[in-house]
This record gives sequence, structure tokens and C-alpha cells, in this order.
Amino acid sequence: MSQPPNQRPIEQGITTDLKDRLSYAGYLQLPTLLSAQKPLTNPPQHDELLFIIQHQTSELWMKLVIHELSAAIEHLQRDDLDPCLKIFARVKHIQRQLTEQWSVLETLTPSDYLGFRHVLGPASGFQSAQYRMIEFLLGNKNADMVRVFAHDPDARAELERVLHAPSLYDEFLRHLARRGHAIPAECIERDWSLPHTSNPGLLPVFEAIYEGTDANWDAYHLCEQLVDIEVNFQLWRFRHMKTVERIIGYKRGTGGSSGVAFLKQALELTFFPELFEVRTQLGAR
Ligand code: HEM
Ligand SMILES: N[C@@H](CC(=O)c1ccccc1NC=O)C(=O)O
Repeated sequence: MSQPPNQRPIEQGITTDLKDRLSYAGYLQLPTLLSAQKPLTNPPQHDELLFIIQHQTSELWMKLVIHELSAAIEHLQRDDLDPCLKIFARVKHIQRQLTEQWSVLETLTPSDYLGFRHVLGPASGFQSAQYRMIEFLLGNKNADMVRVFAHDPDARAELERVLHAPSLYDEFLRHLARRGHAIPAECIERDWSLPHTSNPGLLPVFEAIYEGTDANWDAYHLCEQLVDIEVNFQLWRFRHMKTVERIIGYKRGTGGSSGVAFLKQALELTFFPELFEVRTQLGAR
């Protein structure tokens, strides 16, 4: 059979009979995935699908970040650093993906959004259990956040579990202590449901690591990966805040907050305060 120009022939070996066999759509559960976009506007507003898909893809990447960070915590508990470095490299790429994705949603104008904002009711990203889980895993603990999930026992139980467990940073500090670094006792055993607050006793530890990089290469490398992850997280928050500002201005949020002002406050939070503070100390003496 002659092939029309500018068309690729299917090769002989290509499987075309997939009856009763594992197919692409079957493996990936595509009927489930692709039937989960249910715009509520009637008549349908063109841009509501963008809004739904932007959130769903974000939630999928967040699922992977949780999977990766949970594994990193387990590796740290076993003092196994090499897999952590691999995981952090992956997490950083996912974070970049998530941050870059704001540019797609930024094509939504205030007028487009007002066409369907009313259907959202009190729903808000503030109620994202996976986002809260990532914040808890990284150490931004806040028991009050769990109240939002009273209606969802599974999400609530998972968040409670992570709230009361050591965060990635807590486990890193415990690892450093096992390696002989003089980590203050209150960082090794404490009420893990509280956020880590800057501890001046950690500064000499990180000063020593950053001043003796050859002798502390693993720890030094890990510190820098954590800094990258915090910076990336802040970039996501910043892009969210600026996207919100250009789409709804200074309106209150559907979740009931003040909106942009509330989102700006999160930019003051820090997961790993001493890793930033140590930079001021370096070279001072
Ligand atoms: C038109 C687009 C968006 C607008 C206008 C918007 C607006 C807001 C506002 C006003 C808040 C504060 C809580 C409230 O009162 O509702 C918030 C929180 C939040 N949004 Fe969005 N958002 C948008 C898109 C997204 C997307 C695509 C995501 C991705 C999952 C997202 C995730 C979140 C999260 C995680 C929070 C909680 C942040 C925190 O606790 O600091 N938002 N959003
Ligand atoms: N908080 C947004 C609504 C919103 O963005 C939203 C609504 C339902 C599901 C996810 C959302 N995304 C992030 O907050 C607003 O105030 O317009």
C-alpha cells in the first residue's frame, strides 16, 4: 500500500489488538481520570475547565511530592543520605513545574473568572489537604489547620499523623546529632506538633558545616538542597499571591480570608530558619 506523503506508516510489529490486554488507558485509569472534570456552570463557561485542570494537575504533582518527601524522611531516619539527594533533585523539578504552571492560569482575566467564581461557594485552596500535608512534612506545623478537615475523617487522620511526627528538618537535625554534631537537646525530642522556631544553638553547627565543607560534604550538600526547596516553595507562594492579585484584586477569598493580605503573610514563614541565618554569620570572624 502506498503511503500518502507526510504521513508515518505504522510498523508491522505495532500492537493494534488490545482486546482483553493491558492498554494505555487501562493502565492509567484514564476513563476515571478524564471523567473527573465536572464544570458546574450552566450554561458552561469556557474557562472553568482551565481552572479545574490547573488544580487537578497541581494536586497530582502534590501527591508525588508527598510520596517523595515521606520517603526522604524514612531515608534520613536510617542515615541514608544518597537517596535523599536524588529525591530532592526530583522534588525541585516538580516544584519548578508547579511554579511555572501559574503562567497558564494567568491567562484567566478577572472578567473570565467572574463568569464562574460564584459556583465555587465556600470552596478554596485553603482546604487542600495535600498542600497542608506538604507544609507539615516540611515543618510548617499548625494544629489549627486541621480543623478545616473535620468534614473529611481520612484527610484529618493523615494530617494529624504527620502533625505529630518529626518533619524533614527535625529528622535532618536528628541525623546530624547521630553524626556527632552538637544539636541542642530540645531539637531532638520535643512536641513535634509545634513549628520549629529559630534556635541560636544550631548556628554554630551550621557555621561549622559551611566553614568545613570538605569534612562535612554530605551535610553541606543536604543543607543546600533544603535551602533550594524552601526558596522554591516561596516562589510558588509568591506566584500564587500575584496571580490572585491580578485576578481578584483585594477581594476577600471564597474561603473567608482577607485574600491577598492573608497570602502575603505566608511569605514571612520559614521552614529552615537557621540555614538562612547562617549565611549572615559566615566570614564575619
Ligand atoms: C483564580 C485562581 C485562584 C484564586 C483567585 C485563588 C485565591 C485564593 C485565596 C483568596 C486564598 C486564601 C484563602 C481564601 O480565603 O480563599 C487561597 C488560598 C490557597 N490557594 Fe488559591 N487561588 C487560585 C488558584 C489556586 C490554585 C490553582 C491552587 C493550586 C492548588 C491554589 C491553592 C491554594 C492554596 C494551597 C491555598 C492556601 C494557602 C495558604 O494557606 O497560605 N489556588 N487562594
Ligand atoms: N479562593 C478563591 C477560589 C479558589 O481559588 C478555589 C475555589 C475552589 C477550589 C480551589 C480554589 N483554588 C484556590 O484557592 C477565590 O477567592 O476566588
